[in-house]
Amino acid sequence: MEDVKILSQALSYIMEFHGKTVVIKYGGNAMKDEETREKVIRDIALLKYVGMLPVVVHGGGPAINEMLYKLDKKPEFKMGNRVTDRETIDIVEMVLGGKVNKEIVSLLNKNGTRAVGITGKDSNMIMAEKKYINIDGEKIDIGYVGQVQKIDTEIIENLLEAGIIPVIAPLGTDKDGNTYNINADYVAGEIASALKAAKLILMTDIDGIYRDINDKDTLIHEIGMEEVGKLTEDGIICGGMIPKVESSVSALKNGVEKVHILNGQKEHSILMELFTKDGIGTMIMADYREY
Ligand SMILES: Nc1ncnc2c1ncn2[C@@H]1O[C@H](COP(=O)(O)OP(=O)(O)O)[C@@H](O)[C@H]1O
Ligand SMILES: CC(=O)N[C@@H](CCC(=O)OP(=O)(O)O)C(=O)O
Repeated sequence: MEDVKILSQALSYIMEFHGKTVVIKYGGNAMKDEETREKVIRDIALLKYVGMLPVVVHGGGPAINEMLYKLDKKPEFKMGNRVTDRETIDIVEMVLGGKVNKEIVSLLNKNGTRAVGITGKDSNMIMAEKKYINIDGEKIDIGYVGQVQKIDTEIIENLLEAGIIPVIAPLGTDKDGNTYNINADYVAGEIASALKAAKLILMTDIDGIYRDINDKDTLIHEIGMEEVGKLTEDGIICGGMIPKVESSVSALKNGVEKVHILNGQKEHSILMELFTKDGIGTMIMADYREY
């Protein structure tokens, strides 16, 4: 009886999300294990089968690091952004636009969907400008790191209309044809906003947002964006979670209905989050009120 209830609930969610756009950011830490990677991709293919419109934006920080080490270069970060010199931007482009992007495309295609891999440079989809880092009031130049100026959604919409899953590497360009390395969390948020997506899903290697990261019982299941801001001010949300909540809040302000932060290493986390009543990660909403 319980099984029938769960199934009927899942079906009602499937009907509710039919035809809706879901932007999924698949982070490099979440995709490290090959076996789980296959399962995540199968779940994304399943979303497509049940009539949703998935758009994948991927990271690949660990894969870039691995390649840098192979080439005797040491990865360096400032405020969570990779210091990206001339040589590094070429490596970033090869690893993200080549290796990682095409691996995801192959896996999706192997699972019966049609996926096309592009970077933000294709069709000038992501126009970017140089991003400076502010440390103690000082403006620091960290090379070819960008921030999104404008997203042109035409190419994504054309792919979606043709029944294809767009797989996007977080690279941008400017009017002079420079290449910029952009944090994938921000790219996913901006693309979700520009598409007015129903959902933005950020997949990482932690279950969601914790009130106390050392106490697994403090996972937040639902939260409003105002409280997320407070938790960041209080230092409870820090490090790599900051770009995620910043891009979440910006997406919600721009009309995205809900954001989900999930552990991509947990089996069927996307399906569990979207198609069960309680979910398993953290859901952020624009207008959450605690009753
Ligand atoms: N309140 C919090 N709840 C959960 N994780 C947090 C929190 N504050 C900081 N973090 C950190 O954010 C990390 C996720 O960001 P990051 O490692 O950059 O993810 P990814 O590489 O998958 O994009 C977690 O592993 C954790 O160390
Ligand atoms: C500017 C900057 O830091 N860009 C990131 C882009 C990849 C990314 O965001 O990957 P994850 O989601 O796996 O961390 C980088 O070079 O690592």
